[in-house]
Amino acid sequence: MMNTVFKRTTSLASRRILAASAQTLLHHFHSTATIATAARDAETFFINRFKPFPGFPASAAKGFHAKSGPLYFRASTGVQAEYAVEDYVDEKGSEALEISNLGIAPEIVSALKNRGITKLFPIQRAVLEPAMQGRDMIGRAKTGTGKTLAFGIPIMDKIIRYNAKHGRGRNPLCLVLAPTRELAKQVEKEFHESAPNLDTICVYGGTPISRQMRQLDYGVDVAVGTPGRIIDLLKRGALNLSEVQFLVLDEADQMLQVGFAEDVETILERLPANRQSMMFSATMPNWIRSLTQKHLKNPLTIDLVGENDQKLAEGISLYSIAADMRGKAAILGPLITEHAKGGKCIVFTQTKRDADRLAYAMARNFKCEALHGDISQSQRERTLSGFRDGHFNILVATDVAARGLDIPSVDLVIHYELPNTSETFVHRTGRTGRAGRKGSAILIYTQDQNRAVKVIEREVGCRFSELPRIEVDGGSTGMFNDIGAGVRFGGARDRGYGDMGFGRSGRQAEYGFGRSGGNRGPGFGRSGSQFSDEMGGYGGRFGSNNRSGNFGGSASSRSSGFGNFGSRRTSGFGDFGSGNPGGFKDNRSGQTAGGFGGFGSGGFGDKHSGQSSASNGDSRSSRFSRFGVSDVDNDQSTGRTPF
Ligand SMILES: Nc1ncnc2c1ncn2[C@@H]1O[C@H](COP(=O)(O)OP(=O)(O)OP(=O)(O)O)[C@@H](O)[C@H]1O
Repeated sequence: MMNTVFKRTTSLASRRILAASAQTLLHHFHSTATIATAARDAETFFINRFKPFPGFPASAAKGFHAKSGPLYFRASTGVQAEYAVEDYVDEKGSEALEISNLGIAPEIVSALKNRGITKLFPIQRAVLEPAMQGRDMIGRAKTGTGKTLAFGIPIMDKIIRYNAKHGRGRNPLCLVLAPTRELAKQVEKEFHESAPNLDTICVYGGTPISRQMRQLDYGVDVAVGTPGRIIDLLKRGALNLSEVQFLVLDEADQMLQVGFAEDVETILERLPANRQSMMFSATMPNWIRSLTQKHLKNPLTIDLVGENDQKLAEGISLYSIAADMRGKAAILGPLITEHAKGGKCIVFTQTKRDADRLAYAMARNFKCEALHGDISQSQRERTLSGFRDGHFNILVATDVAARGLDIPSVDLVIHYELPNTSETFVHRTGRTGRAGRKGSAILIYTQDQNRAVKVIEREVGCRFSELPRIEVDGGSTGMFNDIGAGVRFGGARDRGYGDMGFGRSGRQAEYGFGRSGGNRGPGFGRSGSQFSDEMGGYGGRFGSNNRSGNFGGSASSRSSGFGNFGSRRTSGFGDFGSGNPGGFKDNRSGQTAGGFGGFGSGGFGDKHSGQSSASNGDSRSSRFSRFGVSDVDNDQSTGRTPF
């Protein structure tokens, strides 16, 4: 595998030394092929920066290459790579990054300029040339550093040139796959706004397929979508992928995870073998490397993150705070008031229920909405645009919002529950501090999650500043007194629902939530189906205890009792502490649903069976448990979503 890794140097002096040596080597190699071997060891390569890539007009290429030159990168066999935007700009001056100097199609240059984008970000600059050369690649750069345009600009440029030469066709030339509807929409918007003359379409579930079919019929250049709807359209013969020249897997590590991978492969089988494929993410766990071999030809790896360095975007301040299970909800208010300072805040929960409950409760004191996969698509869209536009400033979301979403001015991210994996931590946290902005993230953890916090620190290369504990006992700390900390569920605190509050991350067994079937009587146990999808793999090391083993069990036992209470905001928390043991109804289904037994019982759900399967059992899951359910958007299936 061709493997190019860029390294940030630690000081100006060392950068210069490295630049000089890189230049010498590049000089040595520049008359050879596009990529030249630069070391004895098999996997050390340099990009030859002096060879114009096909498709660029000679004059543009000249301008481009005259100004590019070595980029103060050092290639190496395997290591760290990152540089800050400022380093790059300082070293090179801004000229080499001026989009108008790079020979990019004028309509893209002017559209970007209208959006205030005149200079490339480092990942964009690093990707541009090899992408224009037609290289397959794996790109890793930190969250919010512009990966979308990194693959977008060369693809749009090439399509514009292709259309100019061959005329417009009907079938898409580019396919971008994304894991969530929101992200797919965002990517398509980025394409559309950067090349308004190209025909783009975004296909995803929860919206009428007929409209998408009609639009496809008119002809599109770029199709962006989630796997489920794409497969649906393929099956209906409405989408023809035989002319695709460019494939992108955005959030590639998620797209290649268990569950998603099957759908992705189904789609890839329909693409021409002769295509350019690119995979991007802020996280690329090791398991992905072998997997990419299957889908990429001689790929170039452009890694601006590196293994040993901090994997979060610069500008994000990290905090942690210890809390009791039952006090967690109560400290949210003070944390938000103190750290979001009236700006936007995203609170991440593990389950849709928690998202609903917290949003419901917080709405008493804050402008707040929930976002998760059980909310109708139209409401999801309204919620997100309301948040973007500042109609409310607190979004309580499951991990459906963890990846990719680019919402300006999110000042604070709160991990109300520990994420499943360090990768998820990186993505959630990356909703703030985007495009060079500052932001804060706070991780709330319970005593028994101490170790997990350390694991995150180690794996993400970060360090939390511990915030002083906020005492909630006695109901003095705020708006959640009546839930969480202050709640007494029928007085049954020593067992059953008592200590629950909102907390659901820890130790269900201790709290007496039945998890293995409907045999605990009303109001308890219902493991398996309903939550296997939404929880999908909450078996990770970051979950507290006893999570990594066999979850699930009887998939269908829905005992009566606490149903999906609160899962839509109509449910009302008032009832929550009433001691009424029976039958909080699921307002959506009209059934008395599962109860707390499902909490945390997700396991590694199998999307086909709809059950929590016994174990992950897939090497791709690496050391972490992962979301085991793929069809975030598989409209052909049950419409279940993991988040
Ligand atoms: N060259 C640029 N100059 C200014 N702003 C830019 C530039 N490139 C991208 N941006 C903006 O930066 C923001 C982040 O970009 P983008 O969403 O592509 O990041 P990302 O790396 O894909 O993040 P994530 O890993 O979270 O998906 C967007 O608002 C985008 O419009």
